[in-house]
Amino acid sequence: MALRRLTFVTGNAKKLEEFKSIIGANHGFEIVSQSFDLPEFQGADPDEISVAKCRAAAELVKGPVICEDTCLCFNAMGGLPGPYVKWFLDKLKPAGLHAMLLGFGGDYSAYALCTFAYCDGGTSDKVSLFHGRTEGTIVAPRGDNDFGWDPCFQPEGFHETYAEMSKETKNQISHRYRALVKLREALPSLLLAQ
Ligand SMILES: O=P(O)(O)OP(=O)(O)OP(=O)(O)OC[C@H]1O[C@@H](n2cnc3c(O)ncnc32)[C@H](O)[C@@H]1O
Ligand SMILES: [Mg+2]
Repeated sequence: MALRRLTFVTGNAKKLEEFKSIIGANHGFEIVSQSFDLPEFQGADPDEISVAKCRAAAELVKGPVICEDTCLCFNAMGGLPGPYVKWFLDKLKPAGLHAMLLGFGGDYSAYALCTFAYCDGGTSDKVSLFHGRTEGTIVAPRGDNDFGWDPCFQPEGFHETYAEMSKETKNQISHRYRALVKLREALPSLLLAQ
């Protein structure tokens, strides 16, 4: 019997790399990826952004699709930059993200939030969401600068930043891991419901 096909749409090669290594091989589906820069939707609510992003991905693929949106939220700033971290990172780099919190009374606590979204790409535009959240602290950058804000995020319970720890360790505790295990669990029923 042919495996059901599911397309992960992302323009971010590092996300894709982590996705592949977390989801592994024994999920029972044919998961392909499509590299495409989906629009960076705006809004106060990360869920609304994820729903809009997934509908855009489904429109593109016209079949079962998943996408993912990642926020980095500073508690002292009411959750900002949140879904807008991409642009802050682009201009300020990890050192600038850390410096942004200098005037906030010493509260460097933050959380990374990953939202996976699934849509069957058929007649229904229903989108299912799966969240993963990892608490941590924003620190002066340490470690390799090869994935986003990893050098300035130190997860709770660790002395290393995401960038300093091994990929294996990050992929066992990350926001992405926590969201993806929930999606992986739900996939059989989501795809059967088509
Ligand atoms: O095509 P998509 O999947 O949207 O990829 P993107 O790079 O645009 O990603 P987002 O819209 O979710 O923006 C999140 C920003 O946070 C960065 N990012 C995402 N996951 C990360 C992680 O695990 N560690 C460090 N940076 C991360 C990413 O590089 C972006 O700058
Ligand atoms: Mg994006």
